[in-house]
Amino acid sequence: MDFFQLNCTCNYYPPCPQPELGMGNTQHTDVDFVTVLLQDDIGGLQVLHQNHWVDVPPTPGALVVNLGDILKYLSAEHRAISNRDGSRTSVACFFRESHVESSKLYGPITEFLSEDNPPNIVPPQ
Ligand SMILES: O=C(O)CCC(=O)C(=O)O
Ligand SMILES: [Fe+2]
Repeated sequence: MDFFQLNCTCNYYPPCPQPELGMGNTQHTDVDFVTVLLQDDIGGLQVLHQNHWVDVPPTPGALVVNLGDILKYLSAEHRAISNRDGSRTSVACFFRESHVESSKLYGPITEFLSEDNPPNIVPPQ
């Protein structure tokens, strides 16, 4: 049986005086089903379109949805380059296939719970 897993990665790109010589996040497709990407207001994400790198303009509050390799032929080659003027942060959430069920159960932090402050959700047992 296959499972879906959500992994989140935080990317930090320090300012770089010569971005063309820096690595950033090199050309790739995401090895997942779909990626949801939150960017800050500094540009750097680029998509390969007809053999040219096209800037994805950062839009405050917008999420970039990127199709991954599980949807063969639809996944987009992309990269992220550093910026000369300032640092950039992005958060990528990857929805991917997994053959093993996660043993991690998420729930409220028990130290913060009490009779007066019960959990709003009950984690699965
Ligand atoms: O930082 C970005 O805008 C892109 C990050 C990315 O492509 C990735 O983490 O797979
Ligand atoms: Fe990516």
